[in-house]
Amino acid sequence: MSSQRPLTEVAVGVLIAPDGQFLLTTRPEGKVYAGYWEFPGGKVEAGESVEQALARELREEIGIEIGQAHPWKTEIFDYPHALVRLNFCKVFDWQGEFQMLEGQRMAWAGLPVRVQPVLPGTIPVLKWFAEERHHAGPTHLD
Ligand SMILES: Nc1nc2c([nH]c(=O)n2[C@H]2C[C@H](O)[C@@H](COP(=O)(O)OP(=O)(O)OP(=O)(O)O)O2)c(=O)[nH]1
Repeated sequence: MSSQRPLTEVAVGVLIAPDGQFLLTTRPEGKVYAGYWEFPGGKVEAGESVEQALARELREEIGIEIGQAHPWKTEIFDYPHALVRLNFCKVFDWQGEFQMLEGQRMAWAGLPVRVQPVLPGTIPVLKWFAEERHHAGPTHLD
């Protein structure tokens, strides 16, 4: 018998710099998958849109104010701890200095991503980047 699992909506920001590099941050201590590299973001709260949640999460976690969020793709991911729908948004403009307010690390990355380990739920994004950018070969190190 399968039990019904609630679907948690997550807003995820794919920040892209003018040179094409994208921002990865580590998951803070105390959260599941602590230390794994991911795209910054977090859970959508009741009454929020994905865009509103993304602006709030990036303000709270990395200290920036984002401009427009461009919805890109969604992906449902079934983790042992939760069933999540990742709502990936591309962001090209933001204001403020990056501050890792939860003690995370940050890295600007290209393909292949060299920081590790990468959170399983971020790997599809690297594949989409590889398609867009005609990148052949591995997208990240195992
Ligand atoms: N932020 C983010 N979360 C991701 C990515 N890929 C992925 O599978 N996830 C998953 C991990 C978590 O189960 C969920 C995000 O929840 P979270 O724990 O980061 O959210 P939050 O900041 O609101 O945390 P909390 O304080 O409510 O626990 O989505 C990603 O690239 N970025």
